[in-house]
Amino acid sequence: MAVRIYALAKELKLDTKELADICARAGIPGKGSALASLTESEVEKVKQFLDGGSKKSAKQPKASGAPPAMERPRPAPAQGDRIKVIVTPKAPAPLEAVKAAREAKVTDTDTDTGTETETPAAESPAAPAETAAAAQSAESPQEQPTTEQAKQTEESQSVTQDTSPSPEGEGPLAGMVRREDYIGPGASAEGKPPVMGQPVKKKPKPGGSGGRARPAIKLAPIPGPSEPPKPKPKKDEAPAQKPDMRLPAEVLGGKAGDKPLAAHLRRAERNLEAEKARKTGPGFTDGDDASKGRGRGKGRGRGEEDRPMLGGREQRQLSRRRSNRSDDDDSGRGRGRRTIRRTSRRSGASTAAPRKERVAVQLPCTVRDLSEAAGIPAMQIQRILMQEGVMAKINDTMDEELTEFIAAELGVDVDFVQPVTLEDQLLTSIREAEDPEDQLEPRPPVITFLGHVDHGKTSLLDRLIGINVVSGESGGITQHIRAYQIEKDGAGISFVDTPGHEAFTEMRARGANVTDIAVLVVAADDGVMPQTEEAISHAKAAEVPIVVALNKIDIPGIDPNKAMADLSANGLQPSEWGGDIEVVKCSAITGEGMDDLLETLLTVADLHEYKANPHRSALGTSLEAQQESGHGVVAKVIVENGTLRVGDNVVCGDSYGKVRAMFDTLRPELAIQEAGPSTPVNLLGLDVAPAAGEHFYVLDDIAQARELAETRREQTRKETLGSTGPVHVTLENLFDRLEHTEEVQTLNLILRSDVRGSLEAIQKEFTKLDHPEVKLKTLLATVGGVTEGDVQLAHASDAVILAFNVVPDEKARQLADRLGVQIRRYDVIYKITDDLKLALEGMLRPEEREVELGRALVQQVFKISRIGVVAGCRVLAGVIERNSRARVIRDSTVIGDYPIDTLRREKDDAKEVREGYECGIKLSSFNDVKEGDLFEVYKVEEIGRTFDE
Ligand SMILES: Nc1nc2c(ncn2[C@@H]2O[C@H](COP(=O)(O)OP(=O)(O)OP(=O)(O)O)[C@@H](O)[C@H]2O)c(=O)[nH]1
Repeated sequence: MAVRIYALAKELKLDTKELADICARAGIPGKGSALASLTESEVEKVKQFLDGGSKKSAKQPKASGAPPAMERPRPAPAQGDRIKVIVTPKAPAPLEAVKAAREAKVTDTDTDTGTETETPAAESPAAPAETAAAAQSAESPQEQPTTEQAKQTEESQSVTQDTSPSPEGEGPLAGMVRREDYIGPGASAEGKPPVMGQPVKKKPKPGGSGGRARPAIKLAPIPGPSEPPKPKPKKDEAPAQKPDMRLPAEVLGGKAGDKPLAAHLRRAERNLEAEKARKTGPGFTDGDDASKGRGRGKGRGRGEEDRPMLGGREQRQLSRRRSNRSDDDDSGRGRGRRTIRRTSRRSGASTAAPRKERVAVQLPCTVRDLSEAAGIPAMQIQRILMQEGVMAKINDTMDEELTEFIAAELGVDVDFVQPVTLEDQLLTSIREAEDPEDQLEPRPPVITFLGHVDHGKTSLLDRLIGINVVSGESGGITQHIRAYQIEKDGAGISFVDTPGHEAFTEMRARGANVTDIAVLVVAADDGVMPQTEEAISHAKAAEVPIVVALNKIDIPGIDPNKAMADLSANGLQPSEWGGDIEVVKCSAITGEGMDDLLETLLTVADLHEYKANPHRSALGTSLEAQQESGHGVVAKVIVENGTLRVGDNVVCGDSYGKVRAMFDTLRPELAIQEAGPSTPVNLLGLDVAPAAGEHFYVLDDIAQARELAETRREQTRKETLGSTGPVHVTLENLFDRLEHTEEVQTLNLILRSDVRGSLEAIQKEFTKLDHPEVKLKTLLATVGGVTEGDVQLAHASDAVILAFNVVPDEKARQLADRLGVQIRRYDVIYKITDDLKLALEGMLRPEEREVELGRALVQQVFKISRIGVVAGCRVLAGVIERNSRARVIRDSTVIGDYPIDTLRREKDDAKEVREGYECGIKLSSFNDVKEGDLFEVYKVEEIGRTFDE
């Protein structure tokens, strides 16, 4: 039965270590541990050794016939026990030892026999003890001796046998480790280098100090129970751990990032973060950061088991990184830094406001305006525009239609607001100011004469005010608005005479707007005529009382009842017929009924108690204006409220100025300093002639008046430019030129007049000549005489100059003669109309003309049962109209020409679809539409022969 060393030491009252030493000396190696077991025979051997240990050598065989004093009966070995063959080699040379190990014969003892086979050292070839132990370990894992134990045995035996003094062993270098110590024969035999970082065991030199009795100082340390036997490394095992040794920085990272160790470091770091990402789930963004290798602050929270197989410096680097990120995460500093970066990126990417679903913008709207209003990057808007073929800069403006389109593309509702203009700032308060009741005073009525041409308006007014204007008018037709104020029985009455010709309808309507009472002049011999009816409608629209002057009752044979019947038919029931319209029978020639007419007008005025506030700044209306030599611009204005004074700063339409002087309209030489409510005056001081009907206001500051006027001019200029279209050569205007070259179908005109009102009247006449197949184009219409500039413009444009009541100056006349430009002079408007009509009719020729409308690109094709093929298009340019035709272009070739059958915008039928919008187009009798087809849409215009056809 086996007995442990410590148990036997206790039994023998020995120290465990001392017993182990005794075992070694007794020839029982490998018993350095207190837990080592001894067989009964070994115990017996130890006891025998102890009995005569001090007297006999341990190597001396025991005499079989003389049992030791303390010898106990040796039990038979149990079955299964192995009996080791102890080989006691002589100290071999290293090379010889290797050879001996290869040739060593290890004999197992058959436990069944219970016999012990012992190979005497003399008979056994010299073999290293460790080789024998290794051979034994394959069969006896329980008690296999380690290499160290074998070395111990060898050493102890060597010490026993070799007692010769060793100068090295006792010299000053005896305890130092030398190269030979760890690349000795034992190591060579195993083919393995010594393991760095582990204690180096000194191998005894051949022929060691065998002469010493207890060379314990030379013994290798006995492996403790905590040290497991070191297994022999195998090929598939993990390599030994690296020593903690200092490595150069370039190996670990930096520029030498491609070094194996650095690469390994990165791989390990990625593995760490990937592992953490896996554990924390997909929403964990830090893992992404780590995978991108953005330096420190990664991979926190891993257990020790997750650490990569890194050693030394690499491990410390990772630890520091994890620690840094740990600090970031724990303290929030890391998040703080990331937040700042994000904030920085956001602030750098866009300064737009948060996105809105509904925005309000002013027109014209720039890309920047819409971007800032909607909180959408301008680049996004520009991208949409680019897709539509518009390369827009951020400050480029968009019209209402395009802005709506972009907003729709962005999913934003847009409202258009009117900008707060300078006019709003300055004039709104003036317009909306209410006059205090105590400042209101009675004012003269403003009475306007309306009616058909030649019915006697001017004659009646002349009769009332006691002058004769009719005889001075060209052709007896009123060309200008007149306004006079007279006194009757201490009360003032203001009269406005409007031109009776129909071309002045618009001016007449303006006259009615400033009118308190309308006098409808009807010639008793003519009755109600077309222009009479028109005057009635304007008077009614102005919601002013109407008094009918039934004129020319002096003409013999007239029937006043017929005229009254006509009036009744037009809604003006005479009072003598039971209605509420006063009809005064009168004659401008004989003066009959004139007092009655005046009395009626004053009575009506009294009934209405017209009042105004003369204590405020003036505001009123410009009736007409003209350029007069020696005076500059003379504007006939009527004050509606307040008092206009010389020196006031006035803005009127796009003109402005300080009131330089005012003159009475009835007596033009009479200057007046101030004009109260309802007073007409001729005003001097405006820079340009204002248009008829423009309102004037008095402002505190002349600079404000100038700025407002200039703003209005700029606006007018833009509107004019916008309406004139392109000026450069296109197919469109080239076609016009060709037309002009062959047979002039567009007649360019330059119009000059003495007053602005005449210009408007003449242009109104032009609209009557406006025929779909004929163009009548006014290049210039302005007040004043014909100049050299006008002639040059006419020469460049093949235009005719129409001079109404004005003449060309001498230089202009000479230049026109030299260039062949025609200047036609007129003093009666209808003469202009007649001449133009004849000229245009002479140009006409029957033909058809195509007018290009727009282009649409087929983006998608829909086949709808019972309807056919509908092309989903986007309008690239111009406009697509429903009643037009389309040329189908495929691969730059016209493959057909078909009428447009249906045109739809979304689900609704559309009359037209403009540029930038999508629409559905179905062509008549053509279903082979394909994506990418281009529709060139046009319409055919037919030119008639005459205006009367
Ligand atoms: N017999 C007669 N003739 C009149 C009377 N009133 C005007 N006339 C004549 O009618 C013609 C036209 O008179 P106007 O006063 O110019 O008529 P009007 O309505 O002002 O005409 P326009 O200025 O063209 O709008 C003139 O020849 C007048 O002499 C009248 O009461 N009796």
